[in-house]
Amino acid sequence: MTLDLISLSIRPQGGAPLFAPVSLCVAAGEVATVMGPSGIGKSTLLDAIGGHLSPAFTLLGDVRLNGRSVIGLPAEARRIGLMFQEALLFPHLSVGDNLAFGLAAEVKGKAARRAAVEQALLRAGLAGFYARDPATLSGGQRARAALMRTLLAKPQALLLDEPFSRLDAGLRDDIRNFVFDHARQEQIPVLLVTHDSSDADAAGGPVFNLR
Ligand SMILES: Nc1ncnc2c1ncn2[C@@H]1O[C@H](COP(=O)(O)OP(=O)(O)OP(=O)(O)O)[C@@H](O)[C@H]1O
Repeated sequence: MTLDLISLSIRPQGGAPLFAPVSLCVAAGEVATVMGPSGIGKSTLLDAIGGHLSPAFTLLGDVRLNGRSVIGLPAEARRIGLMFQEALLFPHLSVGDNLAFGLAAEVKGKAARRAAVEQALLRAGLAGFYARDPATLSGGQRARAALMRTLLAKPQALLLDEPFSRLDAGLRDDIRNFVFDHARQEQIPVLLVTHDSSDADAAGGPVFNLR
């Protein structure tokens, strides 16, 4: 899987583009970093790639997944996973049901779906947590559960909007490695928005500065 941004920019209605065009190829399993000053349009760029751009903006350029343009596709058809600063889980569902919610529709049958979730919980270091209330998880456990829910949807690419910034230093390293390792294993291209150059160093992929 690959993610290509080709001369991508975003223009508010009647205004100048938010940033100079971005061209960036993210290879399978690679983590590319997007940095830039506050308000330049980093989150809006991720919205555009994921198919959630507000009608207040016009997208210029192209986004390709595995070489095919996804610009004309609705968000659901793009199959791009998103993770934000807050690792959100549905509070009214158990941890396991939260993961099951993410599970790709191709996994059929109650037993197979349950088994897929149990395996994901195991990979997240959350074996035995199926019935737990999300409110009882630590920040790190919640972040790992949220990542697994995203991965269970079998995304073609992963967009991360400062997902580590609320975590304290020790946990930040753990979760960051956890996310990057899983992206590598599953060969998913990742685009990471961050203000923190240590995230870019850990990512190891290309760095693009929006201007
Ligand atoms: N729905 C919207 N309608 C109009 N303008 C918007 C909308 N959403 C964001 N903006 C504006 O677009 C610009 C880019 O915002 P965005 O949140 O993408 O920046 P950012 O680089 O992610 O900032 P930060 O680093 O502070 O999170 C800002 O000037 C913002 O005020």
